[in-house]
Amino acid sequence: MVVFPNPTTEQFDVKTCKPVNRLTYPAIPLIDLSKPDSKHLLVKACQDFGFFKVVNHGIPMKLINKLESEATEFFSSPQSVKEKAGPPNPFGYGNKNIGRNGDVGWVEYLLLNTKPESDYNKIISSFEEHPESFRCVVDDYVRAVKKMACELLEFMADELKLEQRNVFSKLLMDEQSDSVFRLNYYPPCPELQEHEIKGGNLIGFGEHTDPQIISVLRSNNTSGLEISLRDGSWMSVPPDSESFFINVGDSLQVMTNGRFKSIKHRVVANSKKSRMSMIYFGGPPLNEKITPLASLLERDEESLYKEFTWFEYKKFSFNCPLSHNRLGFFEKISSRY
Ligand SMILES: C=C1C[C@]23C[C@@]1(O)CC[C@H]2[C@@]12CC[C@H](O)[C@@](C)(C(=O)O1)[C@H]2[C@@H]3C(=O)O
Ligand SMILES: O=C(O)CCC(=O)C(=O)O
Ligand SMILES: [Fe+2]
Repeated sequence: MVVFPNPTTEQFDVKTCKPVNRLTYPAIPLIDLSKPDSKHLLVKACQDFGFFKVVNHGIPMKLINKLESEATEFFSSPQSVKEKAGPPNPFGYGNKNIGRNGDVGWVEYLLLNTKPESDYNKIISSFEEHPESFRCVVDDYVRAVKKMACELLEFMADELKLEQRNVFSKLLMDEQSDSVFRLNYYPPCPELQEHEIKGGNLIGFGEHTDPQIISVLRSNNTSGLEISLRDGSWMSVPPDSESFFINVGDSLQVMTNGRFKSIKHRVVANSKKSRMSMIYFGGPPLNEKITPLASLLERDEESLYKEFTWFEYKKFSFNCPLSHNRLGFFEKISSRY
């Protein structure tokens, strides 16, 4: 078991879930979709953080809970059953190994392609006797979070005063949109307790940025998700099973020529409770050119990035380890570290 010392993570009081030292950490931007000022706040959040929490989103808890219970049933099945849906290539069931470049984490997952013609039905049929209910709930859930992601992207376009309010959302709505859906299950790790006392961490999902346009994450009430702040410290995100957390992805950072930030994040394992997360990664069609929107460039402002298609970015990304600064490779003036 690899345990990392982690002196810079914010600590939360286990009873109140409030940060022990409130002064040193910023609050996570909160976007209330029922409030009129949400557009302004969400653009500010994308610029300052690349991360925010959404409440009053209108997605029924019944649907969310149904998917969580189907997923719980899947991850509680015998290993031999789960392995029928693996190994991930890149889609399917995976255990500890993430991607194909040697990354490991304390996590099991199911990665599904959301394209209509994808083989995701085949993956589900491989382990479920009655795959219809799992497939239906995944379809309904993905449809609902995709709609919310598009709404958020249209609010961003409005607030950025872009002529076409669907300039980002049309990429997710495109039939060829290369979006994926992931269920992550982090089992509790009892051996971790002694390391936690000494201030150590076990990595559930190593640090990375998400390559797509936007990620919509929902988890149960177990903590673990951490975001990287500008000073390089890690801040633990208090879980909230009734809300969604949104990440700006690398592609949206490029399309806004660096105004929006694609945030580095990771998940640390928990000694007592399991964590379940479900994430929709909204991506563009493979042949889409990922380039800053001309209307966002001010006079004499140049693109910070070389030209590339989503296919090229994906091909490069998926050959990189998780923590690699992938966008650095496409920057005109490289900031690679
Ligand atoms: C190590 C890797 C896993 C990943 C592909 C990659 O080579 C680098 C990006 C990783 C990531 C992070 C966000 C999503 O979870 C994911 C599905 C994605 O699109 O990029 C994963 C990839 C994966 O697990 O295959
Ligand atoms: O499981 C989580 O909470 C986050 C996982 C994640 O960042 C990812 O799958 O890309
Ligand atoms: Fe991620």
